[in-house]
Amino acid sequence: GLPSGWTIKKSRSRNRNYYFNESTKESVWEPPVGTNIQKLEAFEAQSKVKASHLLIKHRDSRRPASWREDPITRSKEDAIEILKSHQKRILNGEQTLSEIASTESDCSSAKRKGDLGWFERGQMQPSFEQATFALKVGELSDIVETDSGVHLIERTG
Ligand SMILES: N=C(N)NCCC[C@H](NC(=O)[C@@H]1CCC/C1=C\[C@H](COP(=O)(O)O)NC(=O)[C@@H](N)Cc1ccccc1)C(N)=O
Repeated sequence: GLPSGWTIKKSRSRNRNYYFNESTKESVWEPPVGTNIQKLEAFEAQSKVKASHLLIKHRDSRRPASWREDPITRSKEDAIEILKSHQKRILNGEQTLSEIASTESDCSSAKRKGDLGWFERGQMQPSFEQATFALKVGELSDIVETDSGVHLIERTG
């Protein structure tokens, strides 16, 4: 929704977007004159997601240790079986992902009930990113494998 020649850039320092004009090399905090605000807001809304996850690591994980166990020696097959048992309880409404993640997740986000906060494309491992961006808000993923281990992901925003 930006006028031609303008692009959106991510300011690391202020953790917000700014607008950059490729030809004049000018950068501004507010959308330039002529911006279609509705389109810009729609674009920005689909650029980031909020999610919680439950991570079960195994001996082949890139870092086979966590706040709850060090070292982690279970096999990948066992990690998948453990995650399947959690998945069943979440799907039949017995427990929520957050409740289980708090005590069972091998990620430091366990301390935040599995909450990872908001993130954009390019931050998480590809399979994790792909799975999360494919979910609707409130949906639970199937089992997702990354170099960290095996995950269940719930998109929350
Ligand atoms: N918010 C961010 N940008 N933080 C950096 C994410 C780095 C990213 N991480 C992953 O893709 C996986 C999926 C989700 C968690 C995760 C891995 C690991 C656990 O696995 P391990 O690295 O021991 O192999 N947990 C983390 O990173 C935690 N900081 C996530 C977190 C914890 C508390 C609050 C916010 C985020 C990657 N590119 O490796």
